[in-house]
Amino acid sequence: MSVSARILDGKATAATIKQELTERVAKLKAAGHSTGLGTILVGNDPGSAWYVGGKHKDCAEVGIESIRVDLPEETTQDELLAKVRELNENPDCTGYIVQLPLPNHIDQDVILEAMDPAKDADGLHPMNLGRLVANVNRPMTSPLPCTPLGCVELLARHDIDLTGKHVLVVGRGVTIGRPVGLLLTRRDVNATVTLAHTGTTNLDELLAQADVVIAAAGSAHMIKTAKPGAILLDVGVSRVDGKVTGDIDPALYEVASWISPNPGGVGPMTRAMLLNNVVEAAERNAAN
Ligand SMILES: Nc1nc(=O)c2c([nH]1)NC[C@@H]1CN(c3ccc(C(=O)N[C@@H](CCC(=O)O)C(=O)O)cc3)C=[N+]21
Repeated sequence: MSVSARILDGKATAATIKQELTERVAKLKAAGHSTGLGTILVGNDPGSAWYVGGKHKDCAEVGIESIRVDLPEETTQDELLAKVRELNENPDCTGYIVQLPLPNHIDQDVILEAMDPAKDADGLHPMNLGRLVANVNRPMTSPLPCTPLGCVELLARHDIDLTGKHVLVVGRGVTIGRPVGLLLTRRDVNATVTLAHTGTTNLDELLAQADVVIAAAGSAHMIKTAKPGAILLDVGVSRVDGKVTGDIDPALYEVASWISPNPGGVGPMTRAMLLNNVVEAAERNAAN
């Protein structure tokens, strides 16, 4: 008899979080504080345009105003910097994101560093990443990267305790792989973390030992083995024949105890955490 993994339902969890945020936005509004998310999109990538559209739809659902800036592919770095400074100064914009990836002629790091760290809704400004490195123990008072937050929140809301668990992160990208380990090793989560990447030579050995796997490599179905009863988060996104495909081989549904599917797992949680970052920034503004 085969037993199937239980589902870490990101879509349903994100809906609950959005419900909670709706109340917080209404409370801010009643006290005279508006909440607004800005997005900057450069170029015509259909995937990126779809993601940005989704963020504006989410905002409308929870009562957050949104400001959309769409720029042509040929936009120069200086023109983009001017837009970034505009949103830094715009009082209607509580937080904003610059949709990644940017065209090759623009230096992503220069753009991220030009953002006001207090308005960095993605938590990717080096000051905010630095605060995550520096702060092991105290509550965070600065924005954190949305996908790592989404992973931790998805587990917490299914009452999965990571204390003492061995978490294997696969992938070393700046948006997920690198920051998620910093979040998981804070004292309030207390996991033990291994970071694997394309230079790792014993991935299957590590997978056989891991209690939890966060698969964020972006390589379709590359995770083909797991410890029986492991908890698997399928974060990586590839498109195979036009279909969203995760990093985790579907055969592992018969091995794991819990799986976050893709789509329907960490993706919707990422969007909910972006809204959460904007609302928290608005609440911090209101308190000052
Ligand atoms: N500055 C910046 N911030 C980002 O947060 C950011 C970015 N750039 N660039 C691209 C990635 C990708 N990303 C996703 C968000 C939601 C889903 C999502 O909700 N997906 C749905 C549907 C997927 C589908 O059907 O296409 C799901 O997983 O169920 C996926 C991927 C945010 N990113």
